[in-house]
Amino acid sequence: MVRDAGNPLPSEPLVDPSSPAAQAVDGSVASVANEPEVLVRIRGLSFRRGSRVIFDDLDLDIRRGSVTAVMGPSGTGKTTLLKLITGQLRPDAGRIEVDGEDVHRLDKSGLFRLRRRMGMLFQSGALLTDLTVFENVAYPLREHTDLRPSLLRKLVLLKLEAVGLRGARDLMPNELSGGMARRVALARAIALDPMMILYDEPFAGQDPISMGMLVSLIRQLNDAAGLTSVLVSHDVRETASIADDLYVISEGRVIAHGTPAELAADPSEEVRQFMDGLPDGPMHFHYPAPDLADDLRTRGGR
Ligand SMILES: Nc1ncnc2c1ncn2[C@@H]1O[C@H](COP(=O)(O)OP(=O)(O)OP(=O)(O)O)[C@@H](O)[C@H]1O
Repeated sequence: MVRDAGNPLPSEPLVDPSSPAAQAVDGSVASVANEPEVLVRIRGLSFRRGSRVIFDDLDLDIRRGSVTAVMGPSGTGKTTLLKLITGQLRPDAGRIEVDGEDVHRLDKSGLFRLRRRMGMLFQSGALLTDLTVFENVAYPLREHTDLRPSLLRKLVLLKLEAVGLRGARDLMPNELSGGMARRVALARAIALDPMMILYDEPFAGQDPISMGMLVSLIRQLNDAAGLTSVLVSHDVRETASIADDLYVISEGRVIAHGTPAELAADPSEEVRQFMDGLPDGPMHFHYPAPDLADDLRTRGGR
């Protein structure tokens, strides 16, 4: 029987006490006390896909230790933003600094080292289907460290305990519910004790109970392990319930930024349309297209 995550946090520390994350929690290391408050600083970011402008001179800060949510209409570039932060995409202009490092000026090994410190839970982050839950979580540790087996086992069990699935270690991915699979992916994402974790639509396709569990898990992991979390989601209510800062982006720019309470009180039409999920308003439903009448008159082509 699989133990459920009523209170998914273990009493033992989630992180290696010598890791930066542990030091940040403890606060005992002088350099940690001097760390700037902003972990991710984005300035003047511009990015196009072909002729389509995705970002146009965008500025955005992610505070160290915060859960920061990036929201906005579908196709507005939220996943793209995560890929730019992790160096999977290169901006056309502007600068992205993560923990003081200019992501797009790093050489290959610098980028590799930085990426190891960023856990990612992308929508497509499927588990390896022919490996058990335990081996899925052990995978990054085996790939990136040469820990002795007894320590590796302890770390994997602590990560699984953190997501309430220590008892499910021997199950195969096809024996898990969707919510459990997502929690295993989360345990895998924190396996290397990242400083930051990026979530792309972590609640997509979840039933309300799994969703509630994931929502509180994201907040608890963030606080217990001294993480910084960046959360891209369409689920306004759930996201607002755990976020410290919310950014709403639309048509290449930040249209609103503040705490959930500030945005809940923001009277601007764009913010209200998004926060209240209204179908009509200043934000566009249509992907940019030529005039419909012109398009229908055109012969041939697509
Ligand atoms: N590989 C790609 N090649 C060309 N265009 C792309 C590619 N990936 C995304 N796009 C385009 O970039 C824009 C932003 O996509 P992105 O996936 O970042 O949006 P999003 O805000 O995350 O959307 P959603 O909320 O629906 O997941 C979209 O117009 C999309 O069509």
